[in-house]
Amino acid sequence: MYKVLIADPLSEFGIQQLLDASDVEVVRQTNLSPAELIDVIGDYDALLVRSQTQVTPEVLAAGKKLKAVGRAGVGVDNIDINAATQAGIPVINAPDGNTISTAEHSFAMLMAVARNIPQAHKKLVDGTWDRKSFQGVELNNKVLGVIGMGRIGSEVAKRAKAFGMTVMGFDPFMTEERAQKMGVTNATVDEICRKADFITVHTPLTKETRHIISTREFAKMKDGVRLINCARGGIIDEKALYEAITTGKVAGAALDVFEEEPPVDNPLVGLPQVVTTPHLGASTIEAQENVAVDVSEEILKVLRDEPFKNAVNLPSIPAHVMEKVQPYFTLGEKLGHFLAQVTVGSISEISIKYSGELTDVDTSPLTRTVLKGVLSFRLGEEVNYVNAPILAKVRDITVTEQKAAQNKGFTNLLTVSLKTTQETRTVSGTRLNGYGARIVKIDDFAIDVAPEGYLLYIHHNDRPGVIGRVGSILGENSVNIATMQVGRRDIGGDAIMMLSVDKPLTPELLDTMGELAEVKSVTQIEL
Ligand SMILES: NC(=O)C1=CN([C@@H]2O[C@H](COP(=O)(O)OP(=O)(O)OC[C@H]3O[C@@H](n4cnc5c(N)ncnc54)[C@H](O)[C@@H]3O)[C@@H](O)[C@H]2O)C=CC1
Ligand SMILES: O=C(O)C(=O)COP(=O)(O)O
Repeated sequence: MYKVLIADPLSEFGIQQLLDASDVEVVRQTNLSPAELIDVIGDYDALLVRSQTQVTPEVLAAGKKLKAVGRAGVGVDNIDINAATQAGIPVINAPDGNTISTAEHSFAMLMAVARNIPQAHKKLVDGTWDRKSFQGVELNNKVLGVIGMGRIGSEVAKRAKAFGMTVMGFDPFMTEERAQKMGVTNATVDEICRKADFITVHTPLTKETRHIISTREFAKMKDGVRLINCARGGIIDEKALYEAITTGKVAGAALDVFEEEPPVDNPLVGLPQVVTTPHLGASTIEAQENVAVDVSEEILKVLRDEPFKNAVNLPSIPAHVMEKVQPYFTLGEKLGHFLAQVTVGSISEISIKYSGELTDVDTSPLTRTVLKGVLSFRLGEEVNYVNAPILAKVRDITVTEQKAAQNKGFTNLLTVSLKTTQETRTVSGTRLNGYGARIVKIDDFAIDVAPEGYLLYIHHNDRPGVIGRVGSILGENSVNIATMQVGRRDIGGDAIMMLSVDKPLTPELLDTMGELAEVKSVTQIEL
C-alpha cells in the first residue's frame, strides 16, 4: 500500500483517482509546520503540494520512502529540485492545467489597474460616490509588452489582441515565425520598456529573470506605464517599483505575487495605485481540478513504476520518441545490469552504441536505463532514472553515446561496453519480432539468450565433453536447465556457454563448476 501525503489544499474532484486507487492510502494534512512535515514525511511514498509547502533538502532527506513529489501547478520554486534530483526523487508538476485561469486572472488584473476597479469599489462600499478620482485609460490602441511568451504569456497576448492592443513579446525561445503567427512583435526587454503602455511578466523566477524589471528599466519607460505581475514575486524589483510609483513614473501596478508571501510590511500593499490579490492566478474551480487530476495521474504512474511525463528533473520525452524508445527500456537496463555482473574492477567508462531505427531519435532516455542497470548492481535501490547520470558523474564514470546507421541485420541494436580498471566487456541486445528482448552478442561471441531470470555464463575451451559435464553436475544438484546456448570463435578455441536455470546456484556449486577441466570461469547473473 502506497501512502500519499497531501500537504496543501487540492481539489477533491481532482484527487479522486488517488482516493479510488486500491493500492493507495491518502492522508490530507495541510498547514503542517516545517518541523511537523519533517516529522511525518518518513511514512510516505509520495508528497503532493501547491506553492505553499516548502519542500526543503531537510524534508527530502527525512522522506526515506519518498518516490515522488507532486506539484499541482506550474512553479516549483518551493521545491529544492537539486536535492530531489540527488535523492533520485522525480518532481512532477502539472504545467498545462492552470494556464487559462492564470492568463484570465492576469487580464482581469490588467483591466482592474487600467480602470481602478478595486479602489473605486472600496470607496463606494465605504459610502462615497466618487466619480472624479478614478478616471482610467482604454486598452484599445495601447501597447502591451509581454515578458515571457510561454503558455500563459501567449494566452495573455491573444486576449490583448482581442481588446485592440498592439503586443510586443520577449522570450529567448520565441522565433520570428511564431511571433508572426501570433501577430506579436518580437522585441527586446529594452524595446518593450521604451514603447509599452502596459508591461506584464510571465517567466519563471530564475537568476536571469530576478529583477529583470528594476530601476534601470523603469527609467527607460514611458511616463504613466502600468505593470502586472501574476508570475512570481521578485521578477519585478519591488523596491524599484515602489520608488517608480511614488515618484509618478509608473501610474499603477497589479500584483498577484510577492517577493515574500504572504507579504509582511510590504509598502506596495495598500498604495492607492496598486491592485493586489493573494496569489490567486490558479485559484479557479477548473484550474484546480485540472492540475490535481494531472498530478494525481502522474503520481500513480510513478508509484506503480509505469512511464510518466512532466518530471521537471527529467527531460520530457515527446510521444514520437517515446514510441520508439520505450520498448527498449527494459533491455537497456538489463544489458547494463548484465555487464555490471560479469566485469571485474572499478568502472571508468560506460559506452552505448545505438544502431538501426533508434538512431533517428533522442536516445538519452535509453542511456539513463543502461546507467541505472549498471549502477544499481552495486548501489541498489538508491539508483533510478532521475539520479543515474549524476551518480555516474560523481563517480568519475565517463558516459558516451554513439550512433551508427549500420545495424548488422537487426531493426535496432543496442551495444553496451563497460570499461573497468581491469578489462572492457561488451554486450549487444535487440528485440526480435515475436520473441521479445534477446542478448545477441557477448564480447566476440554471437549468442541468442533471453535476458531474464538466473543465467550462468561459462567461459571455456571448446573441447568435447565440457557441455555434458556441466549438464551432469547441474542435474546431480537438482538445478534444472531451461535453455542453453553455446558460442565459439574457432573450432577448439575460446568458447562460451550461457545457460538459463530455474534456481540460483549455491557458491559451493559455482566453485565446483569452476574447477571443471577446460572451464575458465563461471559467473552467475541475475536479470
Ligand atoms: N499566479 C499564479 O497563481 C500562477 C503563476 N504561474 C507562474 O507563471 C509563470 C509562467 O508560467 P507558464 O507560462 O505556464 O510557463 P512557461 O514555461 O510556459 O513559460 C515561461 C516562459 O518564460 C520564458 N523565459 C525564461 N527565461 C526568460 C527570460 N530571461 N526572459 C524572457 N522570457 C523568459 C521561457 O522561455 C518560457 O517560454 C511561472 O513562473 C509560473 O510559476 C503559473 C500559474 C499560476
Ligand atoms: O502554478 C503555479 O505556478 C502557481 O503559482 C499556482 O500556485 P498555487 O497552486 O495556487 O499555490
